[in-house]
Amino acid sequence: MNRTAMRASQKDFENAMNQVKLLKKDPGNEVKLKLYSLYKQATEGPCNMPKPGVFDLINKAKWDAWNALGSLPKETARQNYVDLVSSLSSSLESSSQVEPGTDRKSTGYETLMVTSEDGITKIMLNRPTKKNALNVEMYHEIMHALKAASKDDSAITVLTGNGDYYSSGNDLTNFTDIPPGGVEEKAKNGAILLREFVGCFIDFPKPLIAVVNGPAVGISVTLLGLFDAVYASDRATFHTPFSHLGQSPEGCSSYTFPKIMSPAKATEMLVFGKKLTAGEACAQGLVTEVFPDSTFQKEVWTRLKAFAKLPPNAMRISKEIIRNREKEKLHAVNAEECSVLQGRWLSDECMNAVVNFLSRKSKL
Ligand SMILES: CCCCCCCCCCC/C=C/C(=O)SCCNC(=O)CCNC(=O)[C@H](O)C(C)(C)COP(=O)(O)OP(=O)(O)OC[C@H]1O[C@@H](n2cnc3c(N)ncnc32)[C@H](O)[C@@H]1OP(=O)(O)O
Repeated sequence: MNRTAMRASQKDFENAMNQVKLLKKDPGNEVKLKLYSLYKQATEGPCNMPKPGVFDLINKAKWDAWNALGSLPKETARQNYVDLVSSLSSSLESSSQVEPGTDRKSTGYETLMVTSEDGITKIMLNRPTKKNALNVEMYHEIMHALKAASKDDSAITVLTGNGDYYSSGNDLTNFTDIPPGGVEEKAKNGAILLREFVGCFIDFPKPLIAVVNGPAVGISVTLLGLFDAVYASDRATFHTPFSHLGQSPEGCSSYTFPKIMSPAKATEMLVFGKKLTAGEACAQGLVTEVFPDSTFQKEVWTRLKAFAKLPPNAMRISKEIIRNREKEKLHAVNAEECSVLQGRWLSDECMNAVVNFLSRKSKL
């Protein structure tokens, strides 16, 4: 259908806005700026904001994109927005047709390396230059990889990191690209994504092992309470600087950590951001066993290969009996944590902490 000959209705426009939220793949900053500028032009007309300062990089880029549309009529901007979303949806659909559903191979991932051999599916976080920080694409890809692993013929699944870090937690640049609906919409979508993401770990049916190759921060630590075993290099450290970031615990840690390590020890980590060595985390029960870094990979993979030879159905059923009676509770905790975090993301405490990190004023 040739849409340029048509006029997009308000309904088309609203549908397109909803479609944008459902895009599975990040369309990239250039396209997002285009979408932003067309949305603003379609709803408010020509750019009416004061020009941001040169150091306000994100708002300046948005202002430039909107201002560049000059006096483009609102109706044309609305039509262009609808056309852009439509082309975006079809190009992303056709790329997913190349590698459909759960058959996606390792090479289909941007942020992960996924391999399956010796009865083990290995999901390796693969943004080593960013310390394996989890950007929005990585959240989606991990969910995809977990769903595929739950159905493949491997006996166990392993999560690990590439490079010197296991993971530095949530990528703090996730906070920077604000959608047309503003920070409230961003926080709402973040909470939906987080709930679905953590839900995949709660529901994962096979033995899930963390091979913690180096320091772990934030959500990469909290999730460990949902793993079936956690093996760590003695180089690894564990910390959750939620209060420093004006945030609150997630990954069901507000429930699992007090049970695993006592309420007071959980408070030291989750409220005061105390960093644990691998040995300390093992003594607290968060880590199953610690290995010297020099022999870590060899020892752990030898052990995992032996585990993976055990009868898979027996392992799955035993996991079920250990974990299932907690599942409902964990989903409820997850929902509550996400709703509290949604509020925290809108707080000055959180926004200031993120700005400080991004402007290189602080590390955690
Ligand atoms: C409303 C928005 C919702 C969005 C979606 C929400 C999804 C759910 C969110 C769940 C909540 C999760 C919470 C957490 O995980 S809290 C923990 C967050 N992590 C941190 O605070 C760590 C921040 N990083 C650091 O403090 C240091 O980088 C670190 C100590 C980890 C390493 O220091 P080092 O000096 O060794 O290395 P660099 O700092 O030079 O790092 C190298 C490059 O990597 C970038 N980097 C590292 N970690 C992060 C990160 N977490 N986010 C973004 N970028 C990160 C760092 O900037 C360097 O980049 P450049 O080379 O480009 O400078």
